[in-house]
Amino acid sequence: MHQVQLKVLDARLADQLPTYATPGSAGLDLRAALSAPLTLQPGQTELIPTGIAIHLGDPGLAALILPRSGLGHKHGIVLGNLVGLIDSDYQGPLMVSCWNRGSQAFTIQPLDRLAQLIVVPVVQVGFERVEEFHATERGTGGFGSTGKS
Ligand SMILES: O=c1ccn([C@H]2C[C@H](O)[C@@H](COP(=O)(O)OP(=O)(O)OP(=O)(O)O)O2)c(=O)[nH]1
Ligand SMILES: [Mg+2]
Repeated sequence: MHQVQLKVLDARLADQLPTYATPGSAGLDLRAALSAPLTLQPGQTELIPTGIAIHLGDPGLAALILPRSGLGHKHGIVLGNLVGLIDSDYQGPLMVSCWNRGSQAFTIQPLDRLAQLIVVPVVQVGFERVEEFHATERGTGGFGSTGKS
């Protein structure tokens, strides 16, 4: 298992660090480091601190912040940026942009689990500029081009 440096920015998180809920989990739940309940009205978006910072420290890694499926599906609580991308050199507080895309107000309680973090491999690329690509079966077809007769 990779080891990733983590700073506790809010002491309440010290004994609630992100963990994998089951041996096969991909996601680590992130909590809302709020000092008081926060009600998001329909359509409202707020930036919520998680009380922690991580430093991946390896350009071959990134972290993604994703919605929790229960909150997103049942309550419309998703991410204002749809997906959060955490760069490997980022050392600041992990923040969650929380968007109530639903039609009911929703209250987030302090330390609620409100999103999840996954760490993924990344390949950084350089660009070799060319005038023509080698031909492929797909070529420039996209956006539903396959399966048409
Ligand atoms: O949901 C998020 C998304 C980003 N970040 C942090 C980590 C990331 O490395 C940094 C920058 O994010 P991004 O590159 O997506 O934002 P930007 O608008 O391009 O800002 P920048 O100019 O700082 O790169 O902000 C978060 O804490 N939460
Ligand atoms: Mg950026």
